[in-house]
Amino acid sequence: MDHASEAHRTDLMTITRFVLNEQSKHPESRGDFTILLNHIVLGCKFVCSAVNKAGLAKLIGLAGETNVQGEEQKKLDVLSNEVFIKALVSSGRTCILVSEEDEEATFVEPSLRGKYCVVFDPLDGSSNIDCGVSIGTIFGIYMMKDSHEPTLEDVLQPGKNMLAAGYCMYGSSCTLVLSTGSGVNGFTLDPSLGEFILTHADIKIPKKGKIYSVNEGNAKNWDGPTAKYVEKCKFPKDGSPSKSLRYIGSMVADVHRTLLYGGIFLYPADKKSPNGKLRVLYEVFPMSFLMEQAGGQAFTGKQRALDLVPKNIHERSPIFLGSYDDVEEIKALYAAEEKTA
Ligand SMILES: O=P(O)(O)OC[C@H]1O[C@](O)(COP(=O)(O)O)[C@@H](O)[C@@H]1O
Repeated sequence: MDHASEAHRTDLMTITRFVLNEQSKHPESRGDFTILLNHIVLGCKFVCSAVNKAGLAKLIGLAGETNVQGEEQKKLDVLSNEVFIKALVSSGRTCILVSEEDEEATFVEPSLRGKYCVVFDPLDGSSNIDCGVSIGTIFGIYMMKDSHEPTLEDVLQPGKNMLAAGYCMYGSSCTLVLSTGSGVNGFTLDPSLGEFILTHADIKIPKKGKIYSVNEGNAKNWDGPTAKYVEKCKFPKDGSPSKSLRYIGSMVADVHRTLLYGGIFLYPADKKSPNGKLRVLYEVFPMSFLMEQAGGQAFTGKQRALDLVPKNIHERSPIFLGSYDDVEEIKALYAAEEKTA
């Protein structure tokens, strides 16, 4: 393919056109998939504009409520959640919604119901909202198991059953990264057009990275393999250079950097939180789906993350994800630990 047609093919490739092309791979969904994704994109544009003007629009600070995780909700958490619930219900393509901000799943009323289940964290990294550090929205899409009355079983599926996953990062630019099961692509919002334009086609994570990303403040409570792995990153014995530490404390931002630059992001279990902190359905699964689609891998300390079968909608799991070779190293340390156990 000559450069001219290549340039023609990617320039001004809007996410809508991209998804319509992808749609041709899902003829069975008769456009429903595109309509659903377009409503998610609309939600991201809305939240992006709210985040950008948060300081001006008095959207900084606490909402005065506490969510199911026991976290004090930020005003933007509540707003983003309402925006996505409204956008997803009004798409007429969803049946069950699971949000980080809502204790119970939302079952869409029959007249507005479709066959997709959407799990999402409307605003991840909310501890960074008030200081203007990058935050984001994370989402994953399942198809109902079959055409019965929707139940929680339709969302408590292993991550490998997801049809699509993505995140939208609200940072120096607004970037939406998406996979519909055939690779990973990144789109940047052009505020003058109000359109997401394809800027990162077919993202492939480097096989090995120079960065590790973890909250070292939890080090005293880490298990053996995690402590050994981080020690290896800092003081490699094989003569290779030590890795650099980068940790923003917003999973979307830390995973976005890992996807583009390579390396590893980990939120391990520790004595304080034996199941780690991050939630399986709307944090671990979507990011693991994207990592595998980009050639990386995601591991829980025990198994491939996408093989997990969650028992409840807010279940947590330790997670190690990123470049293939880096995750292989930590898998070897857990396997060695298991052998000696
Ligand atoms: O402050 P810690 O313990 O390092 O946790 C940071 C992690 O928690 C998160 O902020 C998730 O929590 P929220 O979704 O409640 O913001 C992730 O984005 C981030 O990776």
